[in-house]
Amino acid sequence: MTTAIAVDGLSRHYRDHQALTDVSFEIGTPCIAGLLGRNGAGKTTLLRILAGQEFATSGTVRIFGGGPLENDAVLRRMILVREDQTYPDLRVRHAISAASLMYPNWDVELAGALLDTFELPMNRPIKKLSRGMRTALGITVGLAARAELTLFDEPYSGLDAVARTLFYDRLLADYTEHPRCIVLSTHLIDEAAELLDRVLVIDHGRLVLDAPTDELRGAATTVMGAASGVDRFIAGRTTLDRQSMGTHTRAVMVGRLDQRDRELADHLHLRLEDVTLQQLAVYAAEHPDPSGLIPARAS
Ligand SMILES: Nc1ncnc2c1ncn2[C@@H]1O[C@H](COP(=O)(O)OP(=O)(O)OP(=O)(O)O)[C@@H](O)[C@H]1O
Repeated sequence: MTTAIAVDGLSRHYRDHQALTDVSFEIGTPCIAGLLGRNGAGKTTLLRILAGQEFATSGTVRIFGGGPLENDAVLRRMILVREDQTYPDLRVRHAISAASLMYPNWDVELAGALLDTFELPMNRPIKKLSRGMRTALGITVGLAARAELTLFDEPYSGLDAVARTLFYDRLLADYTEHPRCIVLSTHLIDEAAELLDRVLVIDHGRLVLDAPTDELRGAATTVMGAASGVDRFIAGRTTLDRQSMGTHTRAVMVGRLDQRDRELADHLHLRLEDVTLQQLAVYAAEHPDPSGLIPARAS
């Protein structure tokens, strides 16, 4: 697998704020990676540095082996689509034709199909598009550019559920035909979970979780039932959370379950539920390095 992104010891300090601290990871291609984190966690800062639009205070970034800053050879191979993308005073068709000239792998047919799918009016000034339509234009450009590295910074704002589903479907269909490296920063992790090969969670500027999605499925379980049964079941295990209401207890434990665990749960009349990726991302932020049981920094 070729390395698309290699980040080592990356930090970004603003005058009064440390936005990123010692972030290191590598992403190979092809891959669809999810970049998750709360508001202000540092996702946009990271994506902008990857795209050569911002300086790092320290550390290194390599995109396909080269530094992205003012490096045309690297920048031609990538696109960053931002939620707050500003467009000059253009109509939709102008933005599309400008993008078609800018990106060497531009797919005219895909662009046309996406414009139809999202019902984007070619002649309308971009400033007069609704918020969701502007987002759809960003998605259209981002997908049709078919850049070897595609960075989407929260490409959802203003999109309704139908349009988001269309986005996931089109992204997956195009990725299947043209595998490449796509990084999606998102808050809607469970919605995008099926797409993601890899999950990276940033919290307060630090990478707190980095793992293949498959490894995270079933990595933690919610156990529910009578307090005595739950406590017996989770004894000796790492727990991320435990809450009781009356005699009912709900605990979240780390570690995969085997057949014997399931039989014991049955015997104790406990209900088991896999922790979703969204919940896992929250726990990872609250419990940095929970005994290494939630994998951090997979390569
Ligand atoms: N130019 C800047 N000057 C000072 N602080 C900045 C600057 N840019 C970003 N920050 C701060 O760095 C932190 C990370 O911001 P960033 O936009 O990367 O977060 P984010 O994870 O993308 O957040 P959101 O999900 O809300 O978009 C925030 O506290 C933000 O206020």
